[in-house]
Formats: sequence, structure tokens, C-alpha cells
Amino acid sequence: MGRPGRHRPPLPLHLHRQTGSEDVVVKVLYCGICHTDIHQAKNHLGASKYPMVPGHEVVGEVVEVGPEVTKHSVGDVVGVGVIVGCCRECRPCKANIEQYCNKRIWSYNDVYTDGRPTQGGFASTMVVDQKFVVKIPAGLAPEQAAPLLCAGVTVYSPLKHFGLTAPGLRGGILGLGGVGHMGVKVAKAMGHHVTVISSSSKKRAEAMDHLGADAYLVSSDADAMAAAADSLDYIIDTVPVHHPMEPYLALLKLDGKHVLLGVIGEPLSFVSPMVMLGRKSITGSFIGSVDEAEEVLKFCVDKGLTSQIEVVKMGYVNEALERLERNDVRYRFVVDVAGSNIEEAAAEAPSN
Ligand SMILES: NC(=O)C1=CN([C@@H]2O[C@H](COP(=O)(O)OP(=O)(O)OC[C@H]3O[C@@H](n4cnc5c(N)ncnc54)[C@H](OP(=O)(O)O)[C@@H]3O)[C@@H](O)[C@H]2O)C=CC1
Ligand SMILES: O=C/C=C/c1ccc(O)c(O)c1
Ligand SMILES: [Zn+2]
Ligand SMILES: [Zn+2]
Repeated sequence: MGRPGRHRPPLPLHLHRQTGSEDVVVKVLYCGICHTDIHQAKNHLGASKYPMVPGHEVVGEVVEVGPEVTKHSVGDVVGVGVIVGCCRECRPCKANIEQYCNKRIWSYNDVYTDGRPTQGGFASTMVVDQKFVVKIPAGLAPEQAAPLLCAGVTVYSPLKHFGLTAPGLRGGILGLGGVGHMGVKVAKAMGHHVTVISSSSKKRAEAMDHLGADAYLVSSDADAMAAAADSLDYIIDTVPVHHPMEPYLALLKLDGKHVLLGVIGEPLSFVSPMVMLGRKSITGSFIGSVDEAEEVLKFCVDKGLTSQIEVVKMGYVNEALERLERNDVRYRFVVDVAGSNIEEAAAEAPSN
């Protein structure tokens, strides 16, 4: 991704560090496109550095390992997600929830311990410390597994952490995109009654017939929203833009939880009685740990879950990002990195 409006230097496609003693060299096979890649590429968070190599739903094959690597072997099919480093000493690191380490290193748009920029999965190869590399279990196609490494674990982690795994719970999935569609699948597999809350009725038939949702609400349908008041134990909120909170807080039962997942750089608002009268919680959650990534992969194999994806070549990536931004994908793009000529795609891409 070039810096918008400026001449872009050539992408350093083959420049990665020497294999360290605990490093795994991964030949990238597939990489999902998350809405966070749009936030990062378009500098929605104000901290983007260019040139940038996005991609944090990475599945690949191990082609080399450092001498101290014990977790992985050459030939393994593995995954890499959002985080590739942490301090290993703080409370979250010691509790194996390293995604909450304040010294976390992001898989791209960050600086590694050697002072070099981190680069994500829209590249032919990644070099990653073994701690942040997970095995893709047999029974999952590599392209299907890619979205589980961010979208999948991002919904699995809060359901588990907030005690929302019991069968029979009534959950709402707000925003039926990449993260949201995994929310429907994971929550259904836990035995929940799942209501999709969407900005339009366009996805109703797919949500009910293919994803297995039990109910579908269009957020602008005031009558349907009123009829559903006080009915949900939780809402998984994946909307990536500013939105009102009160219509959704009204859907929660006593002690209901509204879990914010979308990255929104503007204040969200609500009046306090909306949470007081019903002891409701508004909380948030950030991806999941390496352990939880391994768990969700196993959960998906055990429950027979897959992601619903559209596989594209790297030459299509800019169009895919535009389609994702205009809500035109069912439900995740996955780039066939190994099957693309990425040097050619990079050379041909407009530099904006
Ligand atoms: N907390 C975390 O750890 C993580 C956070 N994220 C963040 O979660 C958010 C969702 O990610 P992802 O699922 O990949 O995104 P998608 O674009 O795939 O899905 C977002 C969904 O939100 C709904 N939506 C409502 N308004 C808009 C709008 N103006 N523009 C686009 N979508 C809208 C749409 O659903 P509908 O058509 O049903 O209304 C859309 O499908 C992003 O902000 C992303 O950065 C992602 C992964 C991890
Ligand atoms: O897609 C994964 C990353 C999500 C994310 C969540 C919060 C935040 O501040 C980010 O920069 C990214
Ligand atoms: Zn993501
Ligand atoms: Zn730490």
C-alpha cells in the first residue's frame, strides 16, 4: 500500500530478517482481508506508516525453522494473526493473554525488536517467532482457516471470557461482515439463539438459510427493534463506524453485555439509565490469545465450521478493499498469495 497521493517507493517484497533461533519462516499461501486492513491502509487510526504490507490472517507453509524452534517443523501448515511479539514479563503475558501486553508487536505497521518495520501476509514470505505461529489442524482447508486467525478468534475470545458459552443463551450479532459471520457460526455452534442485527435486509435470506441465524433485525425497523427489546443476553458489535448505542442497549436483558469489537475513532454515546436500569455492561475485546487461536481452530474442526469466503488473486486486492469498504463481500476476501504474481501485482497497482 503506497502513501496516498505521493510517489511510492518499490515495496520491499523480499526483505525480511535473517532467521533467528526461534523464528519460523512461513511461505504465505493465503491471507484474509480484515476491515482493520482498511483502517490501517487509509490511516483511520492516525498511526499508519508507509510503505505498508498489510495482512494478519495468514496461512502458510513452514519452509525453514531456527535452531531453537520446537513448536513447528518444515512442511507444517501454520497460521499467523495480529500479534507477532510481546514482552513475556507483564501480567497479561504471564497469563497467556499476550494480546493485552502493552509492548505487543503488531504483525504489520509496527517496529520489530531489531528496529525494522513489521510486514504482514500480503507478501510471499513472513518470518515470525514460533510463539506467535499456530498449527492449522487437519480437517481445515488453508484458505478457510485464514479468517479464523482474526475474525474467528475475535468472536470466540469474548464469548469465552465473559462467560457466554452456555447453550440456550440469546445473542445478537451487530454487523454481518467478516467478524460478524464468524460470530453467527461460533454462537450457533455453542447452542445459542442468534439474532443478526443488520443495517439492511439484503443479507436476511443468507443469514437465516445459510449461516443458520434464528432471527434477523434491520436496525432502522423501529417496530421490529421495539418488539425485540429486553431479549438478548449479549450483543457482539462489529460495526466499523460511529453508530448510536441506545437502540442496541435497549435489546439487552438484565445483566446483558454489549461487546464492542469495531475500531471506531470517535466517541460513542448513551445516557446512563440505558445501562443502569438493567445493570447492563458495555465492554470491548481485542482479538484473542495464541492459545485461543489454537482453541478456535480446534472448535471449528470439531463443530464442522468453516468461514464463508471469496478467494481472489493479489492483482484484485485494491478492488477487494474497495468492495469490502462498500459492504460488498459475503463475508471475507481471502487472497491466494502463493497463486498470485505479487511482484507483478505490486508493480501494476495504482499508487493513488
Ligand atoms: N476488536 C478486535 O480485536 C477486532 C476488531 N476488528 C474491527 O471490527 C470491525 C469489523 O471488521 P470486519 O468484520 O472485518 O468488517 P466488515 O466490513 O467485514 O463488516 C462490518 C459490517 O458492519 C456493518 N456496517 C454497518 N455500517 C457500516 C459501514 N458504514 N461501513 C461498513 N460496514 C458497516 C456491515 O454489516 P451489515 O451489512 O449487516 O450492516 C458490515 O458487513 C472493524 O472496525 C475492524 O477493524 C476486526 C477484527 C478484530
Ligand atoms: O483486526 C484486528 C485488529 C484490531 C484492532 C483493534 C483495536 C485497535 O486499536 C487496532 O488498531 C486494531
Ligand atoms: Zn483483523
Ligand atoms: Zn507483556
